Amino acid sequence: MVFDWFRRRRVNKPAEENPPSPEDKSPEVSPADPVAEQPPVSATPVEPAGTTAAVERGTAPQPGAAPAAASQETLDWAKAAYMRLKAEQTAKAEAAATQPAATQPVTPAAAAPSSPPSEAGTGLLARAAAEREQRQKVLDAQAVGAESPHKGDGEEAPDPDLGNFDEEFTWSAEVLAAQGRKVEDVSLEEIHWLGRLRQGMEKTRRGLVTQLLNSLGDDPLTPEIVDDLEAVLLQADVGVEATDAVLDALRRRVNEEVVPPDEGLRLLKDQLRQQLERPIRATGCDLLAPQRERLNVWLLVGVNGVGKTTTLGKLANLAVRSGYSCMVAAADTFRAAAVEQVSIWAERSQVEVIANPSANADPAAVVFDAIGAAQARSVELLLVDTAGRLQTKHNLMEELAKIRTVVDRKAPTAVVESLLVLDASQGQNGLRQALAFAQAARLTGVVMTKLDGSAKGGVALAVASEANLPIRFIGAGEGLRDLRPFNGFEFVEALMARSG
Ligand SMILES: Nc1nc2c(ncn2[C@@H]2O[C@H](COP(=O)(O)OP(=O)(O)OP(=O)(O)O)[C@@H](O)[C@H]2O)c(=O)[nH]1
Repeated sequence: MVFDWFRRRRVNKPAEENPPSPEDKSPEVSPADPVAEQPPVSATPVEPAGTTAAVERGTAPQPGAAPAAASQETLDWAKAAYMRLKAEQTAKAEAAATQPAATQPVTPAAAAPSSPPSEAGTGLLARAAAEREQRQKVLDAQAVGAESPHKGDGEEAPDPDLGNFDEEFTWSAEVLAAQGRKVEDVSLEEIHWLGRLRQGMEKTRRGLVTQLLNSLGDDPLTPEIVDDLEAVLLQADVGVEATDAVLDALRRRVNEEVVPPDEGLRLLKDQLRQQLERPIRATGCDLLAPQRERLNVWLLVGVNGVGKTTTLGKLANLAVRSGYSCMVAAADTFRAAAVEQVSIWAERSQVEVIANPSANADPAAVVFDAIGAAQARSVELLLVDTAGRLQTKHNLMEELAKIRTVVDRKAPTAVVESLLVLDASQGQNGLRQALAFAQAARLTGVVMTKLDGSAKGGVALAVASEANLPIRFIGAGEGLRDLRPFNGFEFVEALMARSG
């Protein structure tokens, strides 16, 4: 068994589901996909006073419910999840303390200040956590060069800390609970990712949510309120088509029945999510993952500086951590330092790089060589870094088309993905890039980067609805682990969280 970070669940390697199994569906289709990095703990932690029956069963309250209105039941679920993670962290610290100094993690024992609902941790729970920790260390050691000499870009983030049982934790837990996740399936890394995503979306959210709540007010939805929402969504870079589609759906409901304000917000979120998920569902593959035991070639294309190389480094890390054999083609032969930069990223995940060091080498030739090497070594995922190019430069777009032709000829049976990397902070300009690249590069999907710190995260909706491209991954930070498969439910919740 290996945890597949692309599919967000444990899989039997090398068994491969192709076409994707129903479990690959996004939360709307299958809200109970486990995302846990670690296997569930078999022991039940000591329950806090007042824990509900739902928590005792380890089941989430009301899958699909929006987390905005945190019920007592949801709060209890969050407490139980916190307690379990706290027990794990304590067990991890204890296990580390008994190991030789050289292998001790940097994180100090029980570093997280906390106000847990109660003390937790049985002997069985501690043992299970210690075993899991050992397994994870082996995986991490294989996946990431712990002693990487290169610091700077993508420096490995320290292990996440549990921190307090605070608003950030409960929000993340609520988002997981709303997707039908079980208490024992929650992992600290996903709690942290959600926290980062929400923080990252803060700038986009700041104006949006306040304005939305002001517009929605305390009264039932009226046609006038729906009209007001138009300006709010357009300002958030949601785009004309997505805005129209969302508002049309709201108008239909308002005409049919009285829609209370909370219901109005829920409807709005549902509509936004549908816009994001429509192109994903159209592909028949809700989570993009390399297919095992065959060659997958993923081309990363886009304009200059959007984060192609960084994304490639993060994808290589996801691949290695998920048990895929991976290789990198350094086909950005234009920028002097590009090969070195991509090599540093690849080295962090101990992934081989195929490059041509001579100046102005033909990128298509590099890709040709890399495919040959990947085929010879039965590599499953070949990630191709390409030079940044403006969508308006015809000759450079031709060069992309040539690379694609080489891939098709040299690896006719490979599964090819052409992923456009888009910088979220470029807003509507990103949409123009998507439309221009879509044809020349035969795009199959989008990676949205720099969602942290961008005020224009709403552009994801414009890209999905107007370029009709599935968003496959989102990046919210420069660290090696700051990239995850896209999840429409989590994205919309982060976009519309009431406080940040
Ligand atoms: N904050 C933030 N920065 C990012 C993210 N992804 C990439 N970056 C930063 O964006 C900058 C450009 O990233 P690169 O990966 O070099 O971009 P590129 O598209 O390969 O650039 P060219 O090869 O010049 O076209 C770097 O400083 C990255 O650290 C992200 O998700 N968040």
